[in-house]
Amino acid sequence: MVVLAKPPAPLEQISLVRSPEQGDYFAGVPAVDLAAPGAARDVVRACERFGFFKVANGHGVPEGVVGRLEAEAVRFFASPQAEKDAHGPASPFGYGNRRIGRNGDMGWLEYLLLAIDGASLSDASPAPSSSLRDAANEYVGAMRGMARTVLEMVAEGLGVSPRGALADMVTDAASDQLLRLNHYPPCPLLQSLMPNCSPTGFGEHTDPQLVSILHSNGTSGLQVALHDAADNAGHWVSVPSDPSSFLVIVGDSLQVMTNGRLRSVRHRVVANKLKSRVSMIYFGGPPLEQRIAPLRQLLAAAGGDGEEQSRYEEFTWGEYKKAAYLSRLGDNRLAPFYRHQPPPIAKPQA
Ligand SMILES: C=C1C[C@]23C[C@@]1(O)CC[C@H]2[C@@]12CC[C@H](O)[C@@](C)(C(=O)O1)[C@H]2[C@@H]3C(=O)O
Ligand SMILES: O=C(O)CCC(=O)C(=O)O
Ligand SMILES: [Fe+2]
Repeated sequence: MVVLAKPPAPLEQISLVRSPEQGDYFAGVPAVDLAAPGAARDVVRACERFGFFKVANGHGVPEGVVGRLEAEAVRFFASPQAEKDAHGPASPFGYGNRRIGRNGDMGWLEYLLLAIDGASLSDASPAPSSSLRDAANEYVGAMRGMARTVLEMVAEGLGVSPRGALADMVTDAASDQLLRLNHYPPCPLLQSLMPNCSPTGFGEHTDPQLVSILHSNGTSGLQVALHDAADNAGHWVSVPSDPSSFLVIVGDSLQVMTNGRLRSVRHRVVANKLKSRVSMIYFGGPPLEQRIAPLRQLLAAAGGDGEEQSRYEEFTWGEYKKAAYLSRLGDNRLAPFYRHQPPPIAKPQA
């Protein structure tokens, strides 16, 4: 048997993980039909229990919108390396290859990170072609609409009014949104050398924003850490790919705004050694000056006679984002903001 002391050169800085097996696939991915009665309750339940859910129906995304952007992404990633490099390095916007962020994280992927201004791409991150820009603008319009619907349902399901209390933050003219196109190339070399190992495509992390909406082609690779039952807390499972649906992921900011009722979920991508994975993710964040703190109505409703205490120190989205961009991908970015909970005041003896 050949024992490799070191992974082959192109993979040198990429950590390898065990290749997903049939038994790792999670059959219990919660699915919500956004147009069905009771959808608001289902959205909240899924976000409380899992921190993510799948939307196959009722999303209102017009036919062709996904396919047009995905075809543009595939075309861009298939273009010569020098042409792609001309749109990089990602700092943070633009074309990136293996380097994720500025702090040494590496993954087996290439990507385009694009800033959004209102309902279309921002001039701060010009798209590589006008056809990609047009397809991305159409896609962003649809994702922004879905993010709004989901956040309205979160408010409704939690009994918060107005319905737009959270949704307005992503559709505000100053909201801080991003579009990310990821390409995880195959890695046949590793398949022949280390059949049980796969390259980490995107290391484990939580998304810092309010909500992320992910679409991927038919190549699986996304894994999530379940935080459901005690016996599988932190247990990584693979999410089966389904190109006819979207995955909604709870971000750190939504966790804080709901005082921890909805929980952001750690996720990562294991690259497939034989097939390309292409994913497109919309990140819905609030305006930079938005205060990120639990919604008052939630604290009042949960507190019985008094008011429930916030579990977090207050911060603005701008402050959190700045701290996030100084952190490593896998860091627990909320940890520095956890508030020390004073012990409950003992009731006087009768
Ligand atoms: C290592 C990093 C990449 C990231 C910025 C960070 O310093 C930590 C958070 C990372 C993340 C994860 C979710 C999104 O993909 C992303 C765009 C974001 O907002 O936070 C990335 C950042 C990035 O790739 O620049
Ligand atoms: O590409 C994927 O499927 C997920 C990537 C991701 O989690 C991210 O870009 O934040
Ligand atoms: Fe993510």
